[in-house]
Amino acid sequence: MVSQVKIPTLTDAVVRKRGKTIIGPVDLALPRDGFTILLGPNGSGKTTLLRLLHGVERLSAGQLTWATSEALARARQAYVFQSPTILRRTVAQNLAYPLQLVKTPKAEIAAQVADWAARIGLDGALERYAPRLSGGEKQKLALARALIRKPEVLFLDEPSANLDGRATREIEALLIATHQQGTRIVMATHDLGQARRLASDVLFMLRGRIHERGQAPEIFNAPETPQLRAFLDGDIVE
Ligand SMILES: Nc1ncnc2c1ncn2[C@@H]1O[C@H](COP(=O)(O)OP(=O)(O)OP(=O)(O)O)[C@@H](O)[C@H]1O
Repeated sequence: MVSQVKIPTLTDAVVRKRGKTIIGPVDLALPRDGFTILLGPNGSGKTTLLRLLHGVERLSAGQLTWATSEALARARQAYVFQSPTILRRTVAQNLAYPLQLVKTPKAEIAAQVADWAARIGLDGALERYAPRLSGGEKQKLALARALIRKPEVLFLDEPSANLDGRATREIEALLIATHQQGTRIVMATHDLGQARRLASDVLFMLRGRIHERGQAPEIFNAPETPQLRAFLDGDIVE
């Protein structure tokens, strides 16, 4: 059986907070595969849309429909925040934790921890106290922790904001490999260069709505709306 997409479909979806419309109305049915980039100015609703698709944001109106049970779908999703969530434990304990939650056998946990630590260049740092790592190391650790249970869908909110070039490159390499191995990725970024390097398709958000969407080459080479053209030119768009 072909596995179903573990992302809900949005129909006329609206999110309001304190009387203000933050999202919508939005209709969105993302295809099963791809590396979708959410682009848009600050406050355009990227984080809120990611949270909706992850099933952790309440709709004020409209519908959110899961192709499979929500519980099953959410168990196969992972979410990486802009500021990495790190446990006050060692690097090894951080990596082991998601596997312990699903009662993975100890030998398997040890093998996975060693493998993932090596992939993020922290194999020499397994016993270090994770909160003392550098910003780039923490973000890589947060990403590895999200990936260690092999999610079918990965949501990322600005995963390399505030990181230097080297850490950004390492994170992008990990994301490309993850996508090539079959994980569906949806990621918000401000960084146009990063969007060009990674996107298979783009949703351009403006004032809580999807203003323009398309495959990456068309979006970057032939944007249709003046707002997206201005955004790609580096102008301020509101
Ligand atoms: N709980 C809340 N109450 C009121 N307004 C909110 C709340 N959460 C978000 N907003 C507002 O909703 C708008 C969209 O926020 P959101 O974080 O989704 O945008 P974003 O595109 O991810 O922005 P950024 O790139 O700055 O993170 C912003 O104007 C924000 O101030």
